[in-house]
Amino acid sequence: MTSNYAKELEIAQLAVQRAAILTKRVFHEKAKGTVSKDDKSPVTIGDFGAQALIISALKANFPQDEVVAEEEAAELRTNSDLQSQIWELVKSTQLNDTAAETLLGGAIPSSEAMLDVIDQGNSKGGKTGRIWTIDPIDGTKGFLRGGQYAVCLALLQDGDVKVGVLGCPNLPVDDSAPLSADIGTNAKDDDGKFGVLFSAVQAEGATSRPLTTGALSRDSKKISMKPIADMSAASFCESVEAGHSNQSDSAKIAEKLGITKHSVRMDSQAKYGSIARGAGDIYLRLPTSKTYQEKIWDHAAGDLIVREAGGQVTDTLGRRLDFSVGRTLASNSGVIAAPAAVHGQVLAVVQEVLGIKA
Ligand SMILES: Nc1ncnc2c1ncn2[C@@H]1O[C@H](COP(=O)(O)O)[C@@H](OP(=O)(O)O)[C@H]1O
Ligand SMILES: [Mg+2]
Ligand SMILES: [Mg+2]
Ligand SMILES: [Mg+2]
Repeated sequence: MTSNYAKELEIAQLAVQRAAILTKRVFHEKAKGTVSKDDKSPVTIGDFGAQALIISALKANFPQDEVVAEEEAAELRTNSDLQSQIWELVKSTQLNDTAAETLLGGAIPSSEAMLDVIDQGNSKGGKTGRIWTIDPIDGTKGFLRGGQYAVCLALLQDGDVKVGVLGCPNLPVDDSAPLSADIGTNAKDDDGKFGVLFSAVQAEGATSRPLTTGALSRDSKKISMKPIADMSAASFCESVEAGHSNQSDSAKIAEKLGITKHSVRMDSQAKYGSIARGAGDIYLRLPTSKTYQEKIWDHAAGDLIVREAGGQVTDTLGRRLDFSVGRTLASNSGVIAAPAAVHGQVLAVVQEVLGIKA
């Protein structure tokens, strides 16, 4: 079968792989160049550097496409120390495969050009045309804690996710490795057992392969969700952060569903990848406030990867995630990702506990 998005997929995977090299360098350093954003959330030199490298690769290959990316360069324009730390990282990060590096368009010419590249991620999003969405480090809090994080990239066409790629440097390569909340800390031994690249193309299925530092690994496998025959043997996969997902509501939902196992708490879209390959079961993200709007870059790649692996993804009102209304999921509230066969059952209990009339 020839893929409808073969070139987009190859570039996206290589761009994520290159950005992951940069984030891993920062992950292993004590000083991560952390600054606090206006909303008090953290961002590091790894986030800025990874965003610059990914946008540069996209613009070299698809110059007409728009980009919605999480970070902006405003603070770097006035903080020359931070800017030069990022530039040192960006100019010295390449794939160790010349052909692959050439495909990504080579190096960014200067530190100033790097700032402009970062700011090319400022599209407003919307319902028409080709729009890439980037989360250069998803789970920055996990990244700082030494836990899970993901480099996330997706292509939207007319609001629909067509290609999704997640690089998860601290997840085990082995699709059948059991989920554990502390896998991030084990991942420091760089012996090839950690680092996975999840991908999906709409209507073409989802795959995983080892995350490498050069050309794409040929060792790509189809992934699929694990069927849930018995709810009492299942468990939820949820955010580590109590401020990102309501943990007391999820405990009530688990009880009503007959789930007795503790939730696996994991940062980032590594949750979507983990349930897509059957290492976890159900991803719940329950609103903690009426005003917070989920960001499209936090969900686009994971939404497609889970659906292509046999899952269903909706919000707590049972609506599919709508990536066509701008930079946020303004039309949605929370996320429920589960194997398609049990999604309706989980949704019904979520609605009962949250008092949502179906
Ligand atoms: N109040 C809130 N509710 C839900 N998500 C939030 C939130 N505040 C921040 N986030 C998002 O939660 C993401 C991390 O998800 P998780 O909690 O599943 O690890 C963050 O991504 P970044 O780390 O890229 O900023 C951020 O966008
Ligand atoms: Mg952030
Ligand atoms: Mg994020
Ligand atoms: Mg981020």
